[in-house]
Formats: sequence, structure tokens, C-alpha cells
Amino acid sequence: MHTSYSRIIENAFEEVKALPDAGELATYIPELANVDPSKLGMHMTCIDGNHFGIGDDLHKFSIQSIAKVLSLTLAYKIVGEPLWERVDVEPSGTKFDSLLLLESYKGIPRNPFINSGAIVICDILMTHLKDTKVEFLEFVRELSDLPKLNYSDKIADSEKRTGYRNVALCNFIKSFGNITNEPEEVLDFYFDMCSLEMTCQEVSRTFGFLANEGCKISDGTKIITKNKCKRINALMLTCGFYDESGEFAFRVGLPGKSGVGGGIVALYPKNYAMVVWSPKLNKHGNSYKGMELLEKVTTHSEMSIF
Ligand SMILES: NC(=O)CC[C@H](N)C(=O)O
Repeated sequence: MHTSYSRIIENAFEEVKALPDAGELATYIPELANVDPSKLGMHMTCIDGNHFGIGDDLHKFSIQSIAKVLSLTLAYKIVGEPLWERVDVEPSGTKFDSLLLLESYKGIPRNPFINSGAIVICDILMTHLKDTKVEFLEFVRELSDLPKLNYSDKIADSEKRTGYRNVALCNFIKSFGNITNEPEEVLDFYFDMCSLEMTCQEVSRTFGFLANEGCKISDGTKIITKNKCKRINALMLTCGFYDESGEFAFRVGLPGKSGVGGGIVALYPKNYAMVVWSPKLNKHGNSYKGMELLEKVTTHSEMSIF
């Protein structure tokens, strides 16, 4: 780790910690309302293996939609290019749980990172895998080097009780024929997938392969091809923050993905994966302080893809 990076992160962290936190917790998943809103952590893992963390970076949080990148990676690895017949690669300009565009596009979600797209990806995985929950978990365990990683029943059950919009999305897509399995089973997997809990350090390690041309940082294992890695990064840049994807690219200048647990992963290809966590969200469902912190780090380090 360049000492200059760690100093920049430390300074940015102190500045952001002192800011008034304008956001709100994601109370629509009851369990997420119990999180301490003052938490703030950040961890950066570089492709040379060096890493650096600050604040609550070793505290587990619900990664929620950040997991959509991992399910997409596994589905893309299995299905290849025909995947894009089921889900498009365009920014939606809508909220993450919107039903709006599904009618116009006949059940083809605009991209794999809005809920509708991630639900279709879950359906695809269920068609191709024997025991989807177990095999997806094994995939994330391998990426993260966390052999004991598990779904959180507490969070998944909490969302299963209140996830009415996701139920609506899945049934609506099914009506167009773009869900092939039983909606109830697809959603059961989707909620489990979103329930994974990890620390900033663990998530930054898990996403290292996307900053490292498709290869795991710890042992060089090839997870996906360079071309697939390029495309997943491109999707994170254009669609990773729903109707705030343009704003994130404008302010931070990196591909990334957020989750309603308050986490954000951002990647600087061929350099690092960094993860911030601050539970309060802005009105687009993205971590308020998380975005502030990432913006300060890329601005002060003058390191972004642009
Ligand atoms: N943006 C998110 O993190 C949303 C994920 C959440 N599990 C949901 O479906 O609503």
C-alpha cells in the first residue's frame, strides 16, 4: 500500500466522519433498521495484495445488492453471451425496485443490477445449478476465502416477510415468460443471496478479481475472462447505482455497486477494490457518507478511470 493512499484515506475519513449524516436507514427491511447508524468503515485491497482499513472496516454488515455482482458473475460464467437475451445492459434511470419499465420492455429488465434484473439472474442460476443456494454460497466462499460464510436467516426472513415489491416484480416478469422457475423459489434464493454479511475488508478481498482482470488476488485463480471482467465493470459504471449511476460516475469516477445495507464497493481496474460502509442512505438508496468518502479519496488521490 502506498503510504500516500493510506494518508489520503485517513484524511478523507476524518472529514467525512465529521459531516452531519443526512441519510436514512433502509427501514423497509425491518432488520436493517436495527443497525447502528453511526458506523463508518473503509477498506482498500490492492492487486499487489497490500490492504489498508480504517474505522468500522472489520464489522459485518448486510451486503444486500452488492451480491448482485457476484450472482451475475456466476451466471455469466455459466451461460456466456446468451445471458443478455434475458436481461439488457442499459441504465434504467429508475429506482432499484421499480416496476415501470418492465411493461414497456416486455419483461426484459434493463440491467442485472436493478431488482428485476437480479431476480432474472437468480432464475437463470436456478435453471443451471442443482442446488443453487449451496453452489452460489460455495462460489462466494471461494472468492472471499471465507470457507464458513453463510446466509443470514435473520435478514433473509425479515425481507421475506416484507418484500412485497420483489414478489410483484417476479410475478410480473413471469407473466411475460422471462422467469422459468416457480416465483416463490426464485425469490427465496434472491432474498438469501441479498442476506450475506461481510466486513469492508472481506468484501474488498472478494471483489479483488474484478480489479485484477478476472483473477483472484490471493492465489491468481482465474474466475472469469478479461473480456467478461471488462463488461461487468462497464455495467457497474453505468448501472451500479440505479438512478444515481451518472452522479456516482461524475463524482467518484469508478465502477461500483451499492447495497441498501449502506455498503459500496468501487473498483479501480488494475489497481484496487475499495469498500465503504455507512448505513444511512440517500433518497436513491445509496450510502450518503459512503459516496462522500469515495469522492474525496478519488479526488484527492487523482486516481480514477477518467
Ligand atoms: N438496493 C438493494 O440493496 C436492494 C436489495 C434488497 N434485498 C431488495 O430487494 O430490496
